[in-house]
Formats: sequence, structure tokens, C-alpha cells
Amino acid sequence: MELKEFSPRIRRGVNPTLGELLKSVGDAQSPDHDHHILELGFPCSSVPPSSYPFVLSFTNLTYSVKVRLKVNLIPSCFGANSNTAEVKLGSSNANTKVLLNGISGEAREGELMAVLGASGSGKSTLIDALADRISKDSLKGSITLNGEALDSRLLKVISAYVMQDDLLFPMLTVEETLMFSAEFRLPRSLSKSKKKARVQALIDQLGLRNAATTVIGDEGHRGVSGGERRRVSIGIDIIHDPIVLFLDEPTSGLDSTSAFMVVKVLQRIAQSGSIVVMSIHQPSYRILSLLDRLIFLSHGQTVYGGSPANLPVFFREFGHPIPETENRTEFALDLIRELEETPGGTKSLVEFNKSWQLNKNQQRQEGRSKQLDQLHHQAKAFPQGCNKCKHFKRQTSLRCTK
Ligand SMILES: Nc1ncnc2c1ncn2[C@@H]1O[C@H](COP(=O)(O)OP(=O)(O)OP(=O)(O)O)[C@@H](O)[C@H]1O
Repeated sequence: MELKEFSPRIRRGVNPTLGELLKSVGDAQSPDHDHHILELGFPCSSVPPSSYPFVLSFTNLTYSVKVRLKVNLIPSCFGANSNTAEVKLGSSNANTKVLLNGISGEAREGELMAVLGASGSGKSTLIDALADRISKDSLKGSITLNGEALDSRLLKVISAYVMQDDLLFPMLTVEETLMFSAEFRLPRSLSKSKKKARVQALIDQLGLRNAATTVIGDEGHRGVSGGERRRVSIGIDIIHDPIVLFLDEPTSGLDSTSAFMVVKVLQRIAQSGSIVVMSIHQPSYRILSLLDRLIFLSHGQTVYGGSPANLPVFFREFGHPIPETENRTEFALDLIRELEETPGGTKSLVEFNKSWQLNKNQQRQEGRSKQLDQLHHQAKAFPQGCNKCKHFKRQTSLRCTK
């Protein structure tokens, strides 16, 4: 059985509906069928780019929790003059705390999206919301994959979530650990040799070839380095080759070189056909160069959404140009923190970002309209299409692509 439509590497050039994907997912779960990674043909870096990449869109995500005021000191009912007081527990008074407030964005196949912000700004909450790890009842807004609502069952199969804390067996080697994961997570029907092939490909993709036979280790036994350990954790979670990968602070606790290597691996995973969304505290200049999209949060609101390249023009237009010599994300995070401490908070930046996004969307629409006009013009000028093959380039160029 073939699962060509299901694998992100396989369905290049095809634009599957979620229904088709779901069917493939159903097929993949059947014990009679091999897993989609059978069709991957490692290594997958040589695969040509897709015409219809997967796009994970989220619109107006809002998430609130009820905060119960548990402790109330009330005068004792044993006498107004008494200076004793009793503690009333579990008061029914409830306040609502908004953890995410109208967050929108888009993460694309082949790209690395990072969620940034100070501690408590809502990074983990956003990742959890996207990964379907928080109650649907209290989460408002929509999450779609290629324009269609994302079903929890489908997301479970096509995604992976890498947590901050890695729970690994200290006495197993890197290779054994990944093989254990392959045995555990890949279908029983998949042959041992195919599982081994997947593990070997993964070891290369994770840059762990030199550490393949090293034990994981722990405080008592020397083993792989912190960065290698983190990459093993990622490997365990992506053994089934997910389309969407979520990571909560994958670089936390690592030195800058190890952190860079982890993000480099994530970039490689994205470029081999996945959507990668991660939270990160303070990326170094080198890490920033690997990121494709950023969302800066402040108290659960977006204060910047866009590419790292657009940060300078965004902050210049906001009236706070980033000095040439400064790390762009450090500057942005410092400015956000300063604004948070002012009476008005980050309201001005939130509003500015909204109008900036609107402007950008408008420009994009205008660009698309122009392209369409060109296409109409082209169709009029050459009603027969290209003399050789009778085709026009799908987009706008007058040159034939065939
Ligand atoms: N169940 C909850 N009830 C009340 N407040 C909550 C709850 N869960 C999270 N919070 C609060 O929501 C805010 C956002 O938390 P979140 O963990 O998403 O922040 P973060 O940006 O990931 O922080 P860090 O970088 O420290 O991990 C924090 O102020 C946190 O205390």
C-alpha cells in the first residue's frame, strides 16, 4: 500500500484536501499498511520544492482562564471586636485572565517560525494552543491547515510536540534510543530494516553521526553533551516524520553553539518538508539568521509579526530605529519591556503592529492583482499560449515554463 498523498515529501505538486489527508491518515493507522515514511526515500533533502506547501494559519486566537480568588480574609463571626479573622477558602469570586488576545499568523512548510517574548508573555500558551494541548472550550479563534479547519485527530497524527525536559534512558546509546523510539512509534508492520534505515537517516539529519554510539548518560555517567541530548529528544519525537513540529524552548539551558546547532537541525527539518513552530527566549544573532518568521508577544498580544528582515523598518516606522550594531531581537525585547513598564503599556506597539499588518496585506493583495492583470494581458496577447507547448507559466511571467 502506498501513502504517497500523506507524506509531506510525497505529495509535492499535489494540493490534497484535508479529507484526502485524513483518508491517508486512516490508511496509515491500519495495521495492514506500511507507514508513510516507507516512501520517503532518504535522504529527502534533494526533493524539489512543492507547488502547494502546507500552511498552518491561526486567526484571532484568544484564550482565557478563570482565576479563582481563593483566599478572603473576613471579620470573624465570633464578634466584631475580636481581632481574629477567618480564612474563607474557595470563594466563588472568579476573575478572567486573558493569556492570548487575538493572535493571528501563518506558519509555512519549509519555514522556521519562532515565538518570542519576555517570561510570562504567552509563548508556551500559544504553542500549546496551536498544538491542541489546551481546552478547546476556552480557546476562541480558528486554526486551519491549507484553509481547512484542523481536526484534533488529524493533528495528532501529523504533528509532534517536543517538550523542554527530555526523559531519556541514560544507559542507551543515541542509536539505541532512536531505535527504541522507532520500534515504539512506527507501525509493527514496518520491517526492521526500514526502521533501521529511518534511524540512520535521522542520525544524519540531527547531526549526531559522531555521537551515534555514545550513551546518553546522566549525572553519574558521562554521556552525550547537552546539545546532543536535546537533538536526540527531537529525533524521538520526529521519528514518524511529522508535517508539523512544535517545540517549547528547544534551546533553553544550552550554550550558544549548542543552541545554534539545535536550531540549525530544526531548519534542516523544516526545509525537508515540515512546518516548525518553536518558542525561544533570546535568540543570538546567528540563530536569528536561521529563522523565517517571528511573532513577538507581550502579555498575550502580538507586538510584531513578520520576518526578521523586516524588524528594522518596522521599528524605524514605529519611531524607535534599531541601531546598526545592536542585536535586533535584543533591541525589540528591551523596548517591549520598557513599554510594558510605562502606564500605557505596549498598547501603542500592538496598535502599530495591527496597522502594519493591514498595510502589508493590502500591498500583497495589490501585488496579486497586478500579477493577474499581467496574466490577462498575456492571455490576450498570446491567445494560443506558448507556440511550443501551448502553456503559460502558472503565475504571471510571460515566459513559458515548460
Ligand atoms: N492555568 C493558568 N491560570 C492562570 N494563569 C496562567 C495559567 N497558565 C499560564 N498562566 C499565566 O499565563 C502567562 C503566560 O504563560 P506562558 O507559560 O505561556 O508564558 P511564557 O512566555 O511561555 O513564559 P516562560 O518564558 O517563562 O516559559 C503567565 O503569566 C502565566 O503565569
